[in-house]
Amino acid sequence: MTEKRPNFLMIVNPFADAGQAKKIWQKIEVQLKEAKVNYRVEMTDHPGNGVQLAREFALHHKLGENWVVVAVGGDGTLHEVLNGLHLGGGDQIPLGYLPAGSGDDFARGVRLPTQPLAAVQKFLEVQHTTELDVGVYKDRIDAHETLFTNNVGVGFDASVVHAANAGQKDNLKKYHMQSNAYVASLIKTFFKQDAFGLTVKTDETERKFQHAFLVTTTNIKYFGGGVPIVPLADLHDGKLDLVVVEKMNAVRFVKLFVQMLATGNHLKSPVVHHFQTKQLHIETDMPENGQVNGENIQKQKFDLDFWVTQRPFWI
Ligand SMILES: Nc1ncnc2c1ncn2[C@@H]1O[C@H](COP(=O)(O)OP(=O)(O)OP(=O)(O)O)[C@@H](O)[C@H]1O
Repeated sequence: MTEKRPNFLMIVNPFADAGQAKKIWQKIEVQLKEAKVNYRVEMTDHPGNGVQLAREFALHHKLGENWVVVAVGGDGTLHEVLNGLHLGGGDQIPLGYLPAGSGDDFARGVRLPTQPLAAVQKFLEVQHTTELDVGVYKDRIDAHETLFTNNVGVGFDASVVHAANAGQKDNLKKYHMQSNAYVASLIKTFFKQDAFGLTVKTDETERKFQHAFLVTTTNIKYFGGGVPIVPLADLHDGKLDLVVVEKMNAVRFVKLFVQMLATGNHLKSPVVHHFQTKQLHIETDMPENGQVNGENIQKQKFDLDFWVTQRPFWI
């Protein structure tokens, strides 16, 4: 990227963090103006609008025009903007991110401050693009291709996301990890989520699981708003990490969860299977809930191919 500071298109989701993002954006704007940043703003006005706005922009801006598209919101907003750029042929347009959501796993994963104003300070110091890994999955059933910065979950974590997003719709408030509502939802979902059959094919191996429970393919260390599922996940290694957790009793599950939060040693447990691979295929034997970057994927029988690509980021 040139040494001249680029122009920025800010795609802001005012609804992120249960509506707090609107106020956060007003504060961010003060800092951008003080720093004399050239930017233009588009506010999303409905779910999915981030895809449309980014796609539209990419269709009309070719490489070399010195623009960066910045997602302002949570992991869901980042996901929409990433895929909108992709759909508009803008995979080489640098993607920036200002965290203003509730979970902010990507920000944690790339060590951006999750405190929005500190994140703007860091943003203003960026001078060049950085290539980072981005995951891609393609559905063998409908041939649809989706990019992801964070993770794709099938089974338990996806069911937790579905419950949290339903809660957000009802109360305009997403569960936070520390909240009683989150813990209550986790317990309820644990008992509702049955084991399922799963086939996994990586670069090196093929495995069948009769009692899969949580199946997460991740590009970064965190999922679920700061839970370190793969402590050593690396955004530069050209690989994805897959974690398969088998169904276990509730006491053992709580112990495993605590272990995951406290030590990261959960990957050594005999009921946890960790794969690192450039390419991956997963197939479930029955319909399951899915999630990508904390957004619902409709319950379905999954038959997915995964691989990794790289794209420029402005972070
Ligand atoms: N104007 C809008 N009104 C309602 N929903 C919107 C609007 N714009 C975007 N959305 C939706 O808001 C949802 C949540 O956004 P996002 O994930 O960015 O925030 P979050 O859930 O608070 O953060 P995180 O995913 O980091 O926990 C997304 O599904 C997005 O489609």
